[in-house]
Amino acid sequence: MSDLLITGATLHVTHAAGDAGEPRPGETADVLIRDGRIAEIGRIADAPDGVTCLAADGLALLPGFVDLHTHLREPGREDAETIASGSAAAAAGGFTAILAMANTSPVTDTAEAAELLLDRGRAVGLADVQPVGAVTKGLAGEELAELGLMARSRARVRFFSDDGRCVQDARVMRRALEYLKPFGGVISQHARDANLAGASACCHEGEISGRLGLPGWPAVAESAIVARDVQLARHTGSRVHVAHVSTAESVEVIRWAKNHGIAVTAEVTPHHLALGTELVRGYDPVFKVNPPLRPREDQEALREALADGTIDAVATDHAPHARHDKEHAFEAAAFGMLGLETAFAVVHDLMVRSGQMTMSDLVRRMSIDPARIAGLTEHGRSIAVGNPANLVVIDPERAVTVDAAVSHSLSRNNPWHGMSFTGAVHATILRGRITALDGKVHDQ
Ligand SMILES: NC(=O)N[C@@H](CC(=O)O)C(=O)O
Ligand SMILES: [Zn+2]
Ligand SMILES: [Zn+2]
Repeated sequence: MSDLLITGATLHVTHAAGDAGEPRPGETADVLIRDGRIAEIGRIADAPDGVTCLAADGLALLPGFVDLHTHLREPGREDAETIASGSAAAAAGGFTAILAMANTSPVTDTAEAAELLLDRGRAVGLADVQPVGAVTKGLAGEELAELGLMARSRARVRFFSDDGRCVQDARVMRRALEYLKPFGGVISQHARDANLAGASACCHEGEISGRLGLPGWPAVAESAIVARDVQLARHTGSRVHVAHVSTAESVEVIRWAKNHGIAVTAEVTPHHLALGTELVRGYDPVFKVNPPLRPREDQEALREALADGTIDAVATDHAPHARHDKEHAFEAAAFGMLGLETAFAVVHDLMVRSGQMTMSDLVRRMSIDPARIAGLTEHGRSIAVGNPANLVVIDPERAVTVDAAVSHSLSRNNPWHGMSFTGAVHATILRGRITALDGKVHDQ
């Protein structure tokens, strides 16, 4: 752990639960970090001996981002992404913690698998890699995975998901929710009714899918599962999280559930906020993703729900795929797109610069609330003396044009190629150590 002095930054902090005495949002100050924690905030004239200095005049200092939904492909598909390459992409994107989904090979469905992932993430050291535990063995949807053993393991798994697959069987979902309740666990559901949207369903069911002759994925295949799951959350008194919400109908169900005091939380991806179903007209598989890109009315409902807090968090669903899996005819290509390195720029431009959200809202949706949902107590904390120095420095005025060729990911399925955004990550700080500076990653 190193000592670091950040000078002249504008602090954007909202009140994270349990933190007192933090500066008001928008205050400019210097921040001294010692032994991985914030030691002093104020006017600090000179850097003490041996302390690295990071000039941040005109820049914003925020708690580091937390991604509830990252696919690292290790173990099993290290040609598409490794823990090291995915952690580097996370650091470059301003993330200090990522939740690594369980759909690897083998699946993260045992305590050993979760601990292995945790240890490898620590050895890389570019972001805290928190393993997500599978809900069912092998993601097969039948037998429960080692939920209790994973929860009690060194990995302290609290966030469980069969993502890539939906837990179809309501009885299995109910039992998993009951089992996790004493641990304060939560299930992140990939909401897709397999009878309404099967494996071949590859774009939003509507006018465009009809014209292109592609098998459609109707909105109701998502909202029907969300409706079922909020009822199961109510019945069990346990917690459900809705992964990658993509439709206005799902938003309505979540809003209703929250109004009824049901323990449901939800995330939305930058691509579902910003990209519409019309992009699939060119049959470019880079725009093929689960759930599919939706029409404008859905995008608008998602933005509104993120702004008003019905949707708690932005999550990337960073889903790297090797060229030989992605570059096929649309129907045959793999589902998924990259997201870690572009998430902040997209959300900042689309939601903050447009005036729909404040920077403090962005901090809540990209750091404080995802950390709270995942139970990560060292992340998403306000910028206050004594707190862990997991931070990100943002240049809100810098314009960036995305180039798919430039990435720390091993994959290139980047749907944002050629698009321009205002807002960039300047530096990422994990326990006082700079992990990324202007897109360059700093190994330990
Ligand atoms: N989002 C995707 O299209 N793909 C994800 C799985 C998932 O999130 O459903 C993947 O693992 O590739
Ligand atoms: Zn999914
Ligand atoms: Zn996913």
